Amino acid sequence: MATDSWALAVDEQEAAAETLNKLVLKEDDEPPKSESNSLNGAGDAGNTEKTNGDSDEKTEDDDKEDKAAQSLLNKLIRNNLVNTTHQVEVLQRDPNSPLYSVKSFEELRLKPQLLQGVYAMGFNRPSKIQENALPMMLAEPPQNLIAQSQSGTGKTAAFVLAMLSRVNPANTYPQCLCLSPTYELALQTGKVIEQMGKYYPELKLAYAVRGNKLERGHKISEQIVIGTPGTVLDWCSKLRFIDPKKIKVFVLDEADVMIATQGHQDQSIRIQRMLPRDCQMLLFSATFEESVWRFAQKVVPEPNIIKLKREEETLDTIKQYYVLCNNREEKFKALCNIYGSITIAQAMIFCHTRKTASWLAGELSNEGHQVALLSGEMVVEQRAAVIDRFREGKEKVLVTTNVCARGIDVEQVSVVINFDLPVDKDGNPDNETYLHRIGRTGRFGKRGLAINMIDSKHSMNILQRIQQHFNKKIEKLDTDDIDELEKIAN
Ligand SMILES: Nc1ncnc2c1ncn2[C@@H]1O[C@H](COP(=O)(O)OP(=O)(O)OP(=O)(O)O)[C@@H](O)[C@H]1O
Repeated sequence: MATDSWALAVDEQEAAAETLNKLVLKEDDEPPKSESNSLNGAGDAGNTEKTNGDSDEKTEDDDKEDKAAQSLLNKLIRNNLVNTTHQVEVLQRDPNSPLYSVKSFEELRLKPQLLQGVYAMGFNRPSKIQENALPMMLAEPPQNLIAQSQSGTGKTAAFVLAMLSRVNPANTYPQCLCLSPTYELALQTGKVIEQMGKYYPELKLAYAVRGNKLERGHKISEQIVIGTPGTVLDWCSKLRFIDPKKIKVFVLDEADVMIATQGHQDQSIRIQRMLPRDCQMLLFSATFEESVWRFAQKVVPEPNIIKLKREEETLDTIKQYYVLCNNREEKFKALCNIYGSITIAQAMIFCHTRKTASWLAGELSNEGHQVALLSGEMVVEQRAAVIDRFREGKEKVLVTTNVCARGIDVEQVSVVINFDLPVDKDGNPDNETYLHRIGRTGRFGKRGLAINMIDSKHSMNILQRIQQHFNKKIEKLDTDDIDELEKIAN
């Protein structure tokens, strides 16, 4: 497979990782000034953020959850399938055809070159979504599919295998079309296609992304095209680089991220309408809110449906406490007392604004802690590099804002501190974020500790509402009482 275009993306990532040292606070470093960092997020959907002077008010864009950036971040920090348990729900279009499930890649009857590609990637067995979706995607006649499964469960590998199984390398025109929400995500998926298709030397991949300018009248000979909706639409219509009538497989990846970007929904639908009736339509998404569902049904006629549900997260193995303080200096003192009394393998500390996070990281660093700071103004590659270092244990404390709370699996984290409680944009408790934040300490049944810092009547009220929501007592902790601190450590 052609690899030139991908090599460029790898270089970009490595260059980004090199800037890491500026962003990880060592004992002698000054905390970075958030004003001096620029944010480019993830291409099309990148954020633009303003600083907010000396005030600690949250700006509108501060911590804005950028779905595309979060998805890219998850991909960059993930080095293997996330280990979670899933229940599967399959709705088949034809109830009479029993869904056969496969337990090995051999049972999928993949072409030998693909099997070689799969094993070369280090996959031994199909994941749940692969086991369920692949037999449907590879069935004859081809069937349409809408599939939902959490981030990192193997969706990309599943549809890449489907595309590679259907393509005929002897025909030198586009046969598979894959839409990604951003340039960077398209490159990530392209990388998987390159790796899996490694044993098909005659197979070629084209990137329909901004900046890839082709001469008018050019006809694309690559069999697979991956790109963003705007450019793909131009290539199929105005520029006629692709003949949409010859497309056999149409994949719409990350549908939830796609619809979060203005215009992508309409462009995707316009592309879909140009495809032949018998083209196989596949749509994947990590989440399935109503809006995603409506979009999926517009794009995929007569679909089979697969949904995977993660088992409920619980707070059962996590001890939760709160500490009463009057201001952020007192919160910091309480934090130092906690650190002085109990041994903490690794901790994550969540702040409401990046300004507080930056201040706190600086203070902790002055106290001699090895601190990593993660916040929304960093480019995604920089965030991934910071998380990687933390996972490797190079820093023991990670100070972060909400933007990075999801999708990070760090097994060694034994304590989570909510320096500020999570609230939504209206100032109400954000229970879901609370669960995500502190849920990471009690993974796989291990015991964890969560400490909430309270500095006002308002935050006490938020805490009480969180307590009611989960119906779980959050106990008071006096951080000046060393005996009490030692007790919780045991
Ligand atoms: N069968 C498998 N065995 C082992 N590892 C796998 C398998 N399938 C995928 N992986 C690996 O697991 C990770 C996640 O897979 P993948 O990117 O396909 O998930 P995804 O569901 O598409 O994620 P996202 O929602 O972020 O797009 C990747 O590093 C991939 O190489």
